[in-house]
Amino acid sequence: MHDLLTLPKAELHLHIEGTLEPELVFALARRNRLTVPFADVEALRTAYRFDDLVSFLDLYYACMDVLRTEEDFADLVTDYARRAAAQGVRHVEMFFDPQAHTSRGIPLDVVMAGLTEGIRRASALHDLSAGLIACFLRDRPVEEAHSTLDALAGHVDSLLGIGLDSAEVGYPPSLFTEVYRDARQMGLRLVAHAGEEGPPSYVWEAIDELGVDRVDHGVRVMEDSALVQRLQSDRMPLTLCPLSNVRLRVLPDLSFHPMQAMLSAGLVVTVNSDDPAYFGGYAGDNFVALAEDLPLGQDDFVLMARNSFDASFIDDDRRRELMTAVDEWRADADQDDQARGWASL
Ligand code: HPA
Ligand SMILES: [Zn+2]
Repeated sequence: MHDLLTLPKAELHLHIEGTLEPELVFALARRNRLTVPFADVEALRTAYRFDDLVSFLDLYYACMDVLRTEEDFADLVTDYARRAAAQGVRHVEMFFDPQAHTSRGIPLDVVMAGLTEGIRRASALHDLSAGLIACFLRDRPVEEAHSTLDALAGHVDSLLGIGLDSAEVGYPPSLFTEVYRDARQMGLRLVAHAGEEGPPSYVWEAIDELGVDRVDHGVRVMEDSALVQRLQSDRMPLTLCPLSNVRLRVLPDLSFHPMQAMLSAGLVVTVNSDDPAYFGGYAGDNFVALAEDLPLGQDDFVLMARNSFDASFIDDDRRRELMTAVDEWRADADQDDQARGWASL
């Protein structure tokens, strides 16, 4: 297999707060004169063992307390961009959680200014385009999502869209139907986490009641054949996160991942990292892990890379440029295969 880390790809399911590496937690804590309740970087990294989504979220929300200033948010983005660019990520649509910051007294203006400055710096340093998707925390009151959307209205030009994340089970998408209707009227694109730990019915709701453009995760959709048929005929993209599913024990190990069945069913699947600092790998690492543990071929990975640009919200010129980059990778890979063939004669 040609080097999957160099395969050009878009990352469409990435929580920027989930890119906070232990080293950066300690560096930002020092800068902001805060104490971290872990002895050192290694002790914090050792705590990255999770039983499920909620046990991860407890640590995820605790660690992000070190993010206080514009510069902190900008550093978070540039740190991620460096790692992502080194793994072939050429476009990223990053989630952030406004309520996780405003609820601890960080103004939305600070968060937005820091993230947009980080994106400006990252795109100057790397061949990387980027956009922002603001997620509502589904386990907080729906009223709060409405007031957060009102606050986001002042930043609508800096946003691609809205999403829905945090603890899933017990918080079905339909709770947020009005919020999504209002966001659509503001011209925002719509995505939502559904079918990570929650049942296929949550994916139906995300499509039929929220009207999403993509489903985030959806790893459980194969349990419902009518849903698979619907996703296939709508060409509804799924942003899958294989290493996340293993770390959060949605799957016992990667060999249980339904990627092959999804590809055979004609679903528009993409490969993403979710919270790479916590789940043991960035976007390219997720491609490599799939190649190691599942009988997928080079064509499958090229298709998943193309899907990532197809399913993205980028403009057509950039999309064409990135599709061409995939074609070039493919041509290099074919040449390598041919050279290997000659060498073995
Ligand atoms: O994987 C996730 N699922 C739901 N909410 C999240 N917030 C950060 N990561 C996640
Ligand atoms: Zn996620």
